[in-house]
Amino acid sequence: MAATARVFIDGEAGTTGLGIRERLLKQPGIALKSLSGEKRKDPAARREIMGEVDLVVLCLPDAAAKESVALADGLGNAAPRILDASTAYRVAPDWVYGFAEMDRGQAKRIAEAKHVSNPGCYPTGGIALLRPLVEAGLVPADYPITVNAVSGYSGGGKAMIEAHEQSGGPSFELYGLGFEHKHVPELQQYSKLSRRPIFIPSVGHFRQGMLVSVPLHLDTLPGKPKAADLEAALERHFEGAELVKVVKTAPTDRLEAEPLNDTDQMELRVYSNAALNQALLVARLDNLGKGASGAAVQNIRLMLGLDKA
Ligand SMILES: NC(=O)C1=CN([C@@H]2O[C@H](COP(=O)(O)OP(=O)(O)OC[C@H]3O[C@@H](n4cnc5c(N)ncnc54)[C@H](OP(=O)(O)O)[C@@H]3O)[C@@H](O)[C@H]2O)C=CC1
Ligand SMILES: CC(=O)N[C@@H](CCC(=O)OP(=O)(O)O)C(=O)O
Repeated sequence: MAATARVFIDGEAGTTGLGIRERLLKQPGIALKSLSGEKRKDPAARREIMGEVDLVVLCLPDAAAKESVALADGLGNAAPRILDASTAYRVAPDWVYGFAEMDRGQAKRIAEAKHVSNPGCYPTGGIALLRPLVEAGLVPADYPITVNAVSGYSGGGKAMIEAHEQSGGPSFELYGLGFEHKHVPELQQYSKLSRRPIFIPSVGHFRQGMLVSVPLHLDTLPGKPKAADLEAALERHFEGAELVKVVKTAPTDRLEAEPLNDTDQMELRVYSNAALNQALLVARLDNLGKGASGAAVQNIRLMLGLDKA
């Protein structure tokens, strides 16, 4: 890789693109290339700039992201590497899933990949909570999992931000009530669940911040594990991870969605009542941080060799 790596963000004017741009401007070793306002949606101009960079970051709706991948890959030997923030390639077999802490080898796979997909915000929380427990045999792959989540309205991009900031937006609403939210495939696949989880997201009238929670009846799990066993498995899995921490809980806690805003951190918690055999796993993150732009910058640094895999 050249001393200064050249990066083009396709979709730089959007919510995720702007977040990535702001973070990359502070990073030595990266030179950002941009298209001016009237050219930013012009396929010929995008193709030309893609041929001049080492890495293209796609922050576009799915259909436009697919179009950009075709433009970039069409450059043959001059084709840049791609990090895609959309949902288009998250379970595609020839793409690497950009959740570096997902397992021990993932950062290296990201560092070496030609095509990396940045995870969805909700699956980042859900996979972090579930995959270590499934791998440890504490939660069976076919267990009937339910994931509930609440996000700030910036998760819905420019349109939802405008709706909330100009018209007041609803104070709180459930959605995904057809059980087919676009995040379910990646949530299921990378959590290693053989049974499709129920996933019900919601959005509140606050800009950013997210809670993802998974309720569990401990006495229905094999070996009837204690909450401490679940917590220990999460601690083992994320030992040494700078951006993912397991946090101790107290039954009197109240858990807000916003305290990690403007950070790239994610916190995992296990709440429980031993007498009732009930537990709740919760991930807290900034949907625009570890849930989007923060994870993207982590992947960009790995792909460009600026961080050790
Ligand atoms: N918001 C979030 O929390 C997260 C979003 N994502 C994903 O990132 C992607 C972008 O989302 P987000 O930033 O929220 O969306 P936004 O709507 O905020 O931004 C999308 C940007 O893409 C531009 N755009 C649309 N079509 C084209 C095109 N054909 N060519 C060039 N540019 C185009 C838009 O232009 P214009 O400004 O003219 O509308 C806009 O600037 C989506 O795939 C989303 O799923 C991923 C993780 C989290
Ligand atoms: C509140 C809200 O609308 N959130 C978005 C998800 C945002 C996100 O991070 O997902 P992607 O990375 O897949 O865009 C949604 O549910 O579609």
